[in-house]
Amino acid sequence: MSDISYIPQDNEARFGDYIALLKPRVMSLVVFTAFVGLVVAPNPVHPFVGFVAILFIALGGGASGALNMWYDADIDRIMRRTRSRPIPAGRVTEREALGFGLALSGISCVMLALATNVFAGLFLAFTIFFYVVVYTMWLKRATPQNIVIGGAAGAFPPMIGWAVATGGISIESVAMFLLVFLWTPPHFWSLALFMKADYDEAKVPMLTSTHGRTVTRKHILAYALVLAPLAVGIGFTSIGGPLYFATALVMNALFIKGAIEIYGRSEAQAEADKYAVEKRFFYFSLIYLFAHFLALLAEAGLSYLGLGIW
Ligand code: HEM
Ligand SMILES: CC(C)=CCC/C(C)=C/CC/C(C)=C/COP(=O)(O)OP(=O)(O)O
Repeated sequence: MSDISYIPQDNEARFGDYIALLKPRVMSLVVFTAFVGLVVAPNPVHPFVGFVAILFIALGGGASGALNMWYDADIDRIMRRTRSRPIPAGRVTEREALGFGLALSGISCVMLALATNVFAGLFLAFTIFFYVVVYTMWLKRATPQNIVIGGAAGAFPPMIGWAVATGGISIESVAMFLLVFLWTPPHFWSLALFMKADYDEAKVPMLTSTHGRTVTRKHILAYALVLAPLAVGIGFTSIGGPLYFATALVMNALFIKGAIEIYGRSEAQAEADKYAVEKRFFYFSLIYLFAHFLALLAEAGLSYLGLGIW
């Protein structure tokens, strides 16, 4: 008989450690963008099929997080931000994380293919491959363009959602991809501005470490300026509408304002307020992306009710 009063030791894996391997907070936004991609597509899927599809996309996304943590365990051990993750903290072994990530990847891709269509299953497999092999194993340690190219992995989920519903790709799904793709560099580099020391110590060639903070600030502004017309322009596609357009206008005005502020700051100013402006911009980047996809969802809801205007 098992002893129900058994208390795990500090270095033993608990259920929560396996959840942590799935990077649940980051994946929540990934899954939300996939959900919106699925809902705004022209061919509505049965709600149960939609639910199952999102479940397996979430599982696949989480699996890629576990494989990322398996491969990056050496870096995670060095960086302050990641030191207490299950592997560096010694609560899950690298082998366990690898097995867990591979098993969940296989299950999620096969089940998505069976529950929806083969293209969507293959697309999920390709996205996991891109994040784990192309970004994590190759680009992350090789070039300061790591997150620009690797960011494609995080931008594919809305296309996977669209593929679940339609079995294919369209201008609209590519537009949603580009929205996340161009958003990723300002999102990540703003974090890298105040986490620079971590990446320096781990010898990861993030732009802040290879080219310094001033160059990184310029890059954030450049991407914000390129992102804005694309983000606003989506308002005129079949998935857009006035509500989305207004949201995009406000959000992009604020995003560019924040990027200009970041661009104009000297290191002395940033040190003085402990990178408060950069931190605020990073958190705002999350609201920015969420707001765009929420507005797309609202437009789909209005169209469904016959209230769509454009
Ligand atoms: C290559 C692309 C990306 C890189 C390098 C990156 C990097 C990061 C890093 C290092 C963090 C801090 C995470 C932590 O402390 O646990 C973070 C936070 C976050 N990222 Fe990204 N990110 C990328 C793409 C994305 C995408 C595509 C999404 C969603 C669509 C996303 C959503 C989030 C969210 C929601 C958080 C906040 C998590 C929290 O509350 O701590 N990221 N990102
Ligand atoms: C559906 C599916 C497979 C989705 C994949 C989604 C994906 C690629 C998200 C990227 C987000 C992310 C946490 C990047 C972190 O970079 P990092 O790994 O360098 O960050 P870290 O230092 O926190 O580990």
